[in-house]
Amino acid sequence: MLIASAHRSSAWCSMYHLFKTGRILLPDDFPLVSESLPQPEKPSVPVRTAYDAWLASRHLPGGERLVPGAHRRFSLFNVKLALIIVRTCAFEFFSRLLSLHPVRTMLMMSLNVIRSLFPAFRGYSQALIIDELQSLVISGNFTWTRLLHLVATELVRRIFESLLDGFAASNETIVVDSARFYVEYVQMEQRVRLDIPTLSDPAVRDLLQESDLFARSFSGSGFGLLSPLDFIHIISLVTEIFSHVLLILSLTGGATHYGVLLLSIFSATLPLFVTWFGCPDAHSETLYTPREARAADRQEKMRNLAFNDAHRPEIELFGLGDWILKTWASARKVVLDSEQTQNFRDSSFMSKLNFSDFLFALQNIPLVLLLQTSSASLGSLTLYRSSIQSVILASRNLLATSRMVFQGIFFMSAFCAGRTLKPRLQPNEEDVVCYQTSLNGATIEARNLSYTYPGSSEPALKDVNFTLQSGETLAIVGYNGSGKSTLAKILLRIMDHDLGHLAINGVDIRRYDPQDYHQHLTAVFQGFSKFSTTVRENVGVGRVEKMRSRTSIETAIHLAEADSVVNSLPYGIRTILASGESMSYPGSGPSSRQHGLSGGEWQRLSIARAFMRANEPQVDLLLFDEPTSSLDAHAQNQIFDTIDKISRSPTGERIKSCIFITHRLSTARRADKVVMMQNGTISEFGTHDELLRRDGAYAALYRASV
Ligand SMILES: Nc1ncnc2c1ncn2[C@@H]1O[C@H](COP(=O)(O)OP(=O)(O)OP(=O)(O)O)[C@@H](O)[C@H]1O
Repeated sequence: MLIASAHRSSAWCSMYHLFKTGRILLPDDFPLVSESLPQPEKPSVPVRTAYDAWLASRHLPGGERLVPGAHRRFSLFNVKLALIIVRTCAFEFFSRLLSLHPVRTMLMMSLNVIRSLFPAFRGYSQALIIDELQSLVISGNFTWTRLLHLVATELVRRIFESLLDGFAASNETIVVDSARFYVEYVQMEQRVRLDIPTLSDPAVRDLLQESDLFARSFSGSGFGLLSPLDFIHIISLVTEIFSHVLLILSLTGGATHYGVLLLSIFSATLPLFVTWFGCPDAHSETLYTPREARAADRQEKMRNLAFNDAHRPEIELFGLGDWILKTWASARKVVLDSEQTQNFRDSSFMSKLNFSDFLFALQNIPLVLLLQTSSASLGSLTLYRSSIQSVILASRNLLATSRMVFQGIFFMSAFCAGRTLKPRLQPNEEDVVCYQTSLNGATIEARNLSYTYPGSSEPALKDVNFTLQSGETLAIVGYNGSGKSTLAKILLRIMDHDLGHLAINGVDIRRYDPQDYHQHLTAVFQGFSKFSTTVRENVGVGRVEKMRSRTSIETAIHLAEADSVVNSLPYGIRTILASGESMSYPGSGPSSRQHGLSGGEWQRLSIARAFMRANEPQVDLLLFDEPTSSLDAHAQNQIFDTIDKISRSPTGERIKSCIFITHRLSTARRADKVVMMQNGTISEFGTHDELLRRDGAYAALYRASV
């Protein structure tokens, strides 16, 4: 989350503190544990963890934060943060990777180092051949056999090199693939483990986005980062440079021309200094300002609108074409302008200046000096020239790799920090209570429940009080936006109330492990998911263990009165459905094989999904948010009859509690109790008849609806 302006000065104090002391004082705006949810921000904390360092690296002057994926500047401040990350997470991460394939990984590293010596050997061997030839020709002893012998030796060396290269490449593929699987697995695990309150935190979203970038770098997806395994390439490049420098030393040292040596090293490293000092901003090309980032985001949204068929009807009906085009164009211009500015910066005078000719000439000076020595030979001169070129090339690569690795370190910190994120709804281990199924359905006791959505000024729920006894049915009714669905999500433990107390079966709901709690209830959401997959999977996700059981799927479909829908589909439960997002129009490609459904038909499948587990004995709460809003009156009555049947034992005794939210007040009559919600609070509570007699808001709504 962006720091509030009142907090900005403290953020800058923090950075200054780090410069002075090696520690940074930070706003603690990221509660990682559930009990620390909306806490007042602490003024400062030291940077200790990878997360702290990641957060600190995103600070911009003025209290803003870098957009996810933006490159960090190479500064003393960031170098210190990078060192903290290396200490707190890089070692652990790499030792985890090493443990996947210890022998192969060590082999990969060793082979990389050995292969980095090859260019020096190659140069040396070629120099030998040239010298040999030179001496043969000068002495007049030239024979083709001798030449063939030399060429054959070189050929054998090259065959050995390529065999080793082939083996190294296949070994590296195995190591990289295992590492990629591990990283992608952890990344998926992060996503499925975290709950809605955690995922809706903007800081967590940014963190996960950078963590994804890190994971993708293993697949070599081109966003300017090397794979973290390319860290190893730094060692290879250093070895390569070292081996060439040794060769140059051996060529120049014997000649006692230290001037030659110095000139050589100077001419080889000059390009690096030019790049480093001459173009200080060359590595900050993706440093978007928040305005540019917003434009990039808007540009993508408009592109999606234009390309997604699901929006086509409304785009046409409301004539959105021009608006989409204009908005896209203005956003695109901002993005292109920013790229242009960057390109201009990159092509500044210093970086444009072509030094290669100058350097080429410069390297001729030591060559001429070398020529004056007694040890000069054609081979040694060739070797000198190729070694100098190799040093320049490898040094450039080293610089580029180091910069990428530097960025990679910050993305790695996001990956490591993501692993330590604790889902906010998860209670501490010592507080966890195992859910005990109630024989006659769940009891609910809500006392002064309040909830405000992050970023909202008005609470969505205020002082909500009600009780539900075992086996009772409760109807929640009210005007749009009165807080019904919000209350449902809190009862389902999808969200956490801010204030008040909520007990299920006499135990504080916060003490249940959400995974355990969810085993004991079933629900239909108002905005239920429509998956672009088969009917079987659309229904089966209600109880994954029974997804392969045709009987279970068909029973649930039958209970939801959806048999006729499914029977009319070309492949029955194997028919692939088109959800809104992938909705296509006739002849629009491969998705035309998918089958569309009407709103009511989809709703029946969502009810079938809930019925997959409703019959299970451990389920003692059924919650339906507008389950029949798209159904005709006949189907609606049948569904409510089924719900009633499911919530009773074969002897007719109530064994499951049931809550349903409805705008159709004729169905509210079926409930034992009715809750009337207005402006986020319960304005009336009682039986249907009691509320009618009271002649208040419920009675007025009822009369209006029937
Ligand atoms: N994700 C959200 N972020 C911010 N505010 C929200 C969010 N979802 C809902 N609200 C607000 O919370 C209030 C209650 O919304 P809720 O969805 O609970 O109402 P509802 O009674 O279920 O409405 P409806 O009958 O239209 O389904 C509304 O004022 C709504 O604008």
